[in-house]
Amino acid sequence: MSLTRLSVNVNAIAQLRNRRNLPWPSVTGLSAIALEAGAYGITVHPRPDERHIRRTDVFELVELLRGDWPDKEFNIEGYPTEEFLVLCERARPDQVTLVPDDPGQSTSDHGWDTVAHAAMLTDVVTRIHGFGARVSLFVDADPVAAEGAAKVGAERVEFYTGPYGHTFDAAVQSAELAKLVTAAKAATAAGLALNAGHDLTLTNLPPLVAAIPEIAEVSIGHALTADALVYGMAETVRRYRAACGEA
Ligand SMILES: CC(=O)[C@@H](O)[C@H](O)COP(=O)(O)O
Ligand SMILES: NCC(=O)COP(=O)(O)O
Repeated sequence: MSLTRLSVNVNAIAQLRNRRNLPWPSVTGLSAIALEAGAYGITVHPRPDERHIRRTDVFELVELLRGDWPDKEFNIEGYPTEEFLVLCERARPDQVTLVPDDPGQSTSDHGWDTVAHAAMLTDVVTRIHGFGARVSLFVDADPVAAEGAAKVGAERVEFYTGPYGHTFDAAVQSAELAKLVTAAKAATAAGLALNAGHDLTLTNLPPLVAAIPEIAEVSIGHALTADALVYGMAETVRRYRAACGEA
């Protein structure tokens, strides 16, 4: 049985809901189905413009998780503005994943320069630890960035798997996987636990987990939501858990 746990990112469900001033599809309703099907946790990325996850979603998910699923994890991702940190302080997630996104970015597409931002990240990590959450830093497949994450006090890195996940060129995908393996070794040597995410799918997830079995958590949203439109959320979560190698 694999160590790798699945955290379902529900951004895309919120984005579909926001098309109309109506409460469906329900972020908490589909999160509950995912948790019932064995997802280890729920991930959200409340962006400043609330294009998908709203602050209200965050607190409704806190109520669901802490009320009905106390053994499951809540992971909140975002750029550490004061507003974001206050939100996390109030929501008290199990994990905060810091992502170096500008407000206007269409999606996350790079990791932290943990050397250049060491002073700021050290302060933010300390503040997040102050309210009891674990910190994961979103980084590229770069040993230096991973080692820098350990130096600022993070417990984990989340490797940005976009370059691996969104290519359709087998040679490029193989080269990107090799970069992830190298960076994972450096991160593990630095004492970090490993997360991974972005553009992971039922197809590219098994080779990633096979190459880096020590990955503790994958957070998956876009492709998982697309698959849920075909197979339903419960069956989709079961398929992604199997792709993670979970029994
Ligand atoms: C950090 C990351 O890669 C994703 O978790 C992020 O949540 C994607 O954001 P969007 O769902 O807004 O594209
Ligand atoms: N951190 C990655 C995540 O939460 C979801 O990314 P994606 O599967 O929507 O690309």
